[in-house]
Amino acid sequence: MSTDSPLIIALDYPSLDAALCMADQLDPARCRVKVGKELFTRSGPDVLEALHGRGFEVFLDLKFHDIPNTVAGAVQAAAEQGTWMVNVHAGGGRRMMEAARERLDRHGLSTHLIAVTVLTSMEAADLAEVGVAASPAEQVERLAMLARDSGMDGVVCSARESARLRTLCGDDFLKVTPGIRPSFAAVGDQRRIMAPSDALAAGSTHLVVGRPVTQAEDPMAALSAIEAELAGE
Ligand SMILES: O=c1ccn([C@@H]2O[C@H](COP(=O)(O)O)[C@@H](O)[C@H]2O)c(=O)[nH]1
Repeated sequence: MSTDSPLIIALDYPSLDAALCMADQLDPARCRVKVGKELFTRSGPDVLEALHGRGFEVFLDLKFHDIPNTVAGAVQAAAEQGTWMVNVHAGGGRRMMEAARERLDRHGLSTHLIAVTVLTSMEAADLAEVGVAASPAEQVERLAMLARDSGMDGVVCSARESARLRTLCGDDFLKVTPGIRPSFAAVGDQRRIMAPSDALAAGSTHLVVGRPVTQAEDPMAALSAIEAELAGE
């Protein structure tokens, strides 16, 4: 089932059972779901089958980063399992991203292919430690332009960069933004955060929300509060 909702709920759980327990409370008409490294490493492709069987569109967030041939194969494998969206690290460079793009196109796979720019958990000091002198905003801009020129459908960035990327890359270029923090949620390890309604207004096309929903005392109440905020209620 396809949905108009910009919300993607991150199913960051240590077991298939726990993830499906949350998925069974969610409605594929109200959100998409994201499978990340922890859950996929525990459960493998079974989780994709289970979520697809429940009608969800799935973002497989494995952030591939390797030599071009390896990433192209991994992206193809993810797409052939029916995923709605897959991602690579833009830091893998143009040839890596182009190889992934070419592989999907050659096999007629329409899965959205996006690239991670700068993790939302990183701030300027973290970038400096890994040898990047640019600010997060500058580095995101650089990598987003490279991603666009390499055939990506969009990027993962923080909502703080969405407005600038909308100007540079247009509305159709996907801006998938984790680090979403409603006023009631803890910031945790995230650094470049934004509230849901501000993120949407800034031009984010999709909002990734994990712990503010999944770790809430009442996850469905938390989701409803976010939806109400997005609807301007
Ligand atoms: O830059 C990035 C890229 C991916 N993520 C992922 O999004 C969710 C966010 O979860 P929260 O609990 O809402 O913080 C998580 O699965 C990350 O792996 C990201 O946060 N930042």
